[in-house]
Amino acid sequence: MARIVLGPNQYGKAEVRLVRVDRGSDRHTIADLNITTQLRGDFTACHTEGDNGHVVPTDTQKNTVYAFARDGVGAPEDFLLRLARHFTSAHAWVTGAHLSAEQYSWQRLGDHSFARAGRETRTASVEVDGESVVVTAGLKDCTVLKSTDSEFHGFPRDRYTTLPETSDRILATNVTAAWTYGRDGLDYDATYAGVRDLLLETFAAHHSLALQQTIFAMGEAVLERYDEIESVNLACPNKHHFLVDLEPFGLDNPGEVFFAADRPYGLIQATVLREHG
Ligand SMILES: O=c1[nH]c(=O)c2[nH]c(=O)[nH]c2[nH]1
Repeated sequence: MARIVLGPNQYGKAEVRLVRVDRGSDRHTIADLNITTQLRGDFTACHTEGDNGHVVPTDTQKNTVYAFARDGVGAPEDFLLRLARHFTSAHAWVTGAHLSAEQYSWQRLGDHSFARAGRETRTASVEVDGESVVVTAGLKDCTVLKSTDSEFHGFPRDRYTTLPETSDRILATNVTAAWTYGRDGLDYDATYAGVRDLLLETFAAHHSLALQQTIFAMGEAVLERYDEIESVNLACPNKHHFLVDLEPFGLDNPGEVFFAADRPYGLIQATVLREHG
């Protein structure tokens, strides 16, 4: 009989909610994050024998997040890199880590008052495996819509196909994007803002023949402008808007009144990357 062994494993504290107020002047700034730590390494004895000699408690991992925030947070990517370096250098058996963050933005109302700004949630992650470090940045929950400039036709039809072809429809989605940096020492805040704006500008300007084509155009635009980015992963639900039949009420509907369905939705995902060699 085959021996039963421990496979890949990781552990840490999920969703450490951190708010840091910078009181350097009367005009405060805030950083609002949700951080998840996952350590990788030699934890076999814990799983198979209950020997916790290698287990840095998840409570300690959470405390480390708060203690490191005392020195400032900065860009989420830089904060995660600091934490990852600490966890993997403090304990010989911790050989890797996957740290991730969501960052919520606040719009200033006054010197020390803010309103939550809801357009998108910024994301960041750092993956360390021995000497290898991969930094990924991104965004999620960014809902966008264009009321025309979107077509969908030319698809195969079989006995189950009822979808009409269209040369003018609403295209709406909730963008989740994650891009991977090919080098370090970057201004992560500035690059984030630039990539986010470029993704949205491309969505707006692109004449879409399919959400797949729009997604590719968005990723391609980012790779063309930012040579420090190696790949862009996009996941976009197709938030269907169906034209309502107003004929029973003696009314026409020239593309004006829609039923916004919430489910099911198409889910379109793609990675756009550079081909090396
Ligand atoms: O942009 C689209 N891509 C699809 O794959 C698809 N499938 C579908 O029913 N509508 C759409 N729209």
